[in-house]
Amino acid sequence: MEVGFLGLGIMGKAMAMNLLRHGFKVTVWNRTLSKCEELVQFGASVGETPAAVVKKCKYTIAMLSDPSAALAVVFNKDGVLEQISEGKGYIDMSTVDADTSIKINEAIVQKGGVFLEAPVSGSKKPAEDGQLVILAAGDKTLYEEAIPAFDVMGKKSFFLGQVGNGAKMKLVVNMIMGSMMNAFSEGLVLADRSGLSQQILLDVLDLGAIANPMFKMKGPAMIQSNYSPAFPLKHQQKDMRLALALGDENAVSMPVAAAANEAFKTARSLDLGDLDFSAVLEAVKVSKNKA
Ligand SMILES: NC(=O)C1=CN([C@@H]2O[C@H](COP(=O)(O)OP(=O)(O)OC[C@H]3O[C@@H](n4cnc5c(N)ncnc54)[C@H](OP(=O)(O)O)[C@@H]3O)[C@@H](O)[C@H]2O)C=CC1
Ligand SMILES: O=CCCC(=O)O
Repeated sequence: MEVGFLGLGIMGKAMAMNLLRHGFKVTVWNRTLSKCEELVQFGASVGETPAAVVKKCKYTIAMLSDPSAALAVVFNKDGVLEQISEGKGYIDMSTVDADTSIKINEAIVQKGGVFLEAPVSGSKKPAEDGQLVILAAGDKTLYEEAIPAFDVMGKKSFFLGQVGNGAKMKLVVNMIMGSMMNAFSEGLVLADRSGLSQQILLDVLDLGAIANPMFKMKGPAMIQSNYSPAFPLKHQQKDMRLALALGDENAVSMPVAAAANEAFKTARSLDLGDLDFSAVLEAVKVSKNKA
């Protein structure tokens, strides 16, 4: 199966690499083209533009930072729209809002192509290990055709119906995750400031009802102030912002998520946006200094 892959950031690189490893023929493109070189060493071809990739491939996958990147790659000059046509499928796995997905879907369908949104749960390591959870919505036939690729990139795929539902599900999940990360950070600071061992707190949490892979995986690095990026904080803040907008649309009050978003914004203002989202701990530390 020949697929195009647009966007070789932390996630895209790992996902494209998995496809290559499992025998897919992959043509890659990245805005910063030099990032394609590593994939070429593993057998990928390079397309000079998104349009060139779509021209060559029946299916093209995208994994881009945010709504403006997702829209730019489709609508700008040399973008996806210039070459999408009947018989071609476009699968956007980026985390965006439903409106962005719907806009992309309408434009692709108007050109005769088919579209699937397929954001993912799971971070750098699950992407490397092919253990993502795929939240797809849109064209059901394209979903079925994409299953061999999804099976390589993920451990489970859901088909959620009409375009927008994948984006919404992803935002709900990440809203919960961002709120949890803030509560966890406050707990680490509270333990430390009250003279308790943060390591023992981690051990206690891991044995009880709120044990979870995120605390277990991120906690030890956080207490060492190590925030090597798996999920960049700027993307988590984008997801909180988009989830809060979804709450606005549906008149759902989310004071906990709103407070978490403020902490992520503070972290960005402290220049922590490119670090892992667990670096929100540093913003929580600063706020507890002020109090
Ligand atoms: N990291 C994670 O744990 C997870 C991330 N996600 C989501 O996946 C998506 C990608 O995340 P991740 O790989 O971590 O992000 P990165 O920041 O590592 O990569 C972002 C990618 O988007 C490209 N890009 C940014 N702006 C533009 C633009 N205007 N035009 C074209 N390309 C652009 C970048 O290109 P360039 O190299 O040139 O900058 C890069 O390829 C995001 O939507 C994120 O929310 C979902 C699940 C987990
Ligand atoms: O969008 C990022 C999700 C990160 C994760 O699920 O661990």
